[in-house]
Amino acid sequence: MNSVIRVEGLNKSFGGKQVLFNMGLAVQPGEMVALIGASGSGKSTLLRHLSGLACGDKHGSSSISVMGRSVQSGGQLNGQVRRLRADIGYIFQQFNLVGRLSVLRNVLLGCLGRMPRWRGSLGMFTPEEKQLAMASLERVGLADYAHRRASTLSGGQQQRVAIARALTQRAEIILADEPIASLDPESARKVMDILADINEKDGKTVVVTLHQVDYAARYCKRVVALKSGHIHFDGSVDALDGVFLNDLYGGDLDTSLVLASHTARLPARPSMSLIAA
Ligand SMILES: Nc1ncnc2c1ncn2[C@@H]1O[C@H](COP(=O)(O)OP(=O)(O)OP(=O)(O)O)[C@@H](O)[C@H]1O
Repeated sequence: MNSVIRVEGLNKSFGGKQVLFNMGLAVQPGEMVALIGASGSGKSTLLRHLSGLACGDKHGSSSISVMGRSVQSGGQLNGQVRRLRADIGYIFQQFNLVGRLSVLRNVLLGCLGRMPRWRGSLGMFTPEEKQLAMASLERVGLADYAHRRASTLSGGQQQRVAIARALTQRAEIILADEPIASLDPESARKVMDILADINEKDGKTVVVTLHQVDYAARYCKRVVALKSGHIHFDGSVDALDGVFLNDLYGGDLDTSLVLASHTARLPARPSMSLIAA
């Protein structure tokens, strides 16, 4: 099967300090992959490279392609990378909404990559685009909030608006960088449920960086673990036992709590109809 994301030989340095080392990664269409690792291990940096928000070191024969199209090669961004980004939905830890705009307007911003610039700059959205935006809000359980100012929503609700924006974008791939890091457990579960639902029902490929190993274990079959800028492990979530995590996090993590919570603290995933505002 052709990989939907392929990374080969990626190195990245900041000011002479190398933070990614000869990375290679292949993600198949429809996978939901967790990127885990200690703080500073390189998760966000790797994710940013996948969507062309950052570019690898110039030396070497590195390459990144998404959906068969080059994002960067040999440390040079593809000139068409903006067009490619229309197929990649990016979810940020801090949501990246425009707080003074309505929820619906924020979701409609997802259409910008696929419409003529002049129409986008005038904010002229078609009835079909508005319909799609409303359907996306419905999907994340926030249709009733469409006309509220985005800044008045809770963090968890704002993150769900950001996911609705990615749905409106009709992104084939969702890259989520610590999407639940600043959320309470209840909101975090709702956000992860929605990402999993989009993965399962729509077949979208999801790559999500997570600090919380219990959520990685609960929601993703495949885990890629980074350690000091290297891919330390790439395989089944079943490998996440105490010994593995102690090795990965160097004792920074309370693994007994994490692994206990995997089964005990997280309730079964509810059906999407139960996800309420
Ligand atoms: N723009 C930058 N300039 C300089 N150094 C950077 C920059 N971005 C990241 N780094 C460094 O690269 C390394 C990897 O950072 P990165 O944010 O990718 O790690 P992470 O695993 O996502 O960490 P966290 O879980 O804390 O978000 C760190 O040492 C970080 O300080």
